[in-house]
Amino acid sequence: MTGSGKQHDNIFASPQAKSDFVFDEKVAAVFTDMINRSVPGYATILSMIGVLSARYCTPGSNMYDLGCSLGGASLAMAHQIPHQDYRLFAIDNSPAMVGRLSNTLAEPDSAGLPVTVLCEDVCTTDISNASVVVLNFTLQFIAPARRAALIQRISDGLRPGGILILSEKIRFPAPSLNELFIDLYHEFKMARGYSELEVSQKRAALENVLIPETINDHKQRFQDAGFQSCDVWFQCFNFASMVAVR
Ligand SMILES: Nc1ncnc2c1ncn2[C@@H]1O[C@H](C[S@+](CC[C@H]([NH3+])C(=O)[O-])CC(=O)[O-])[C@@H](O)[C@H]1O
Ligand SMILES: O=C(O)C(=O)Cc1ccccc1
Repeated sequence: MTGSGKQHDNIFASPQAKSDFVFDEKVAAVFTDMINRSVPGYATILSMIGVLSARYCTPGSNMYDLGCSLGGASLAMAHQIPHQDYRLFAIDNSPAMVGRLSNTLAEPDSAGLPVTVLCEDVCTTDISNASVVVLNFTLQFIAPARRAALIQRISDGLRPGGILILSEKIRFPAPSLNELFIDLYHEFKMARGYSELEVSQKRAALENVLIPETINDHKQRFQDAGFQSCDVWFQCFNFASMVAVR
């Protein structure tokens, strides 16, 4: 099973010194299990990214899955679009992730799909002639000071009428609601088999790495970057997914 990315996530199960969360070999090996048990609605979000892409993918256009990890969103898109007149760029800067995704795409189920995997920083990757851009839980890991420039590059690279799908862990403006939803989220993780130690050690590792913003922060940034309309299409506790149309 090594290399398949289907192993059980027990990365934070034993006591350890605090260090920042990174997308290394160890995380890539358990990532499918980790994200399914850590993001409320993850399977639904992937499936609906496929539905939205099938609606918005125009002939001859490019699509981008920025921060693709093991390609959950890319595969949902490629398997739900009824034609192959597009190119989907699946991009991540973790060699462990892109290596595994390349192996998956070489399997018979996926052979011949118009998907190109690139190991690049999403902040500098070329985006052009795009009908669909996906940031599925990736912007939250980009330094806040670099976020506006990335959203602007995406806006500039989209065709008129093209769509950006942005999923993020979010922060609530009211401190009491913010605490409530973080607490309910921790209950959600424990109901999926994580211990209190796993929850608290991962929380500490993510502290300076995953920086959530409010829905209004995202809406304001979309507007500043020239998107015509935007709104939330999915939310569960402190996890949300938005669409923004160019
Ligand atoms: N600057 C960067 N450039 C490229 N990749 C980056 C960068 N920063 C972080 N990443 C990559 O963004 C991904 C975030 S995970 C996305 C899940 C996926 N979208 C999914 O639909 O399963 C979300 C999560 O783990 O919560 C990781 O693979 C990082 O290597
Ligand atoms: O697990 C968490 O606390 C999260 O916020 C979600 C998550 C999922 C996968 C990698 C990093 C963060």
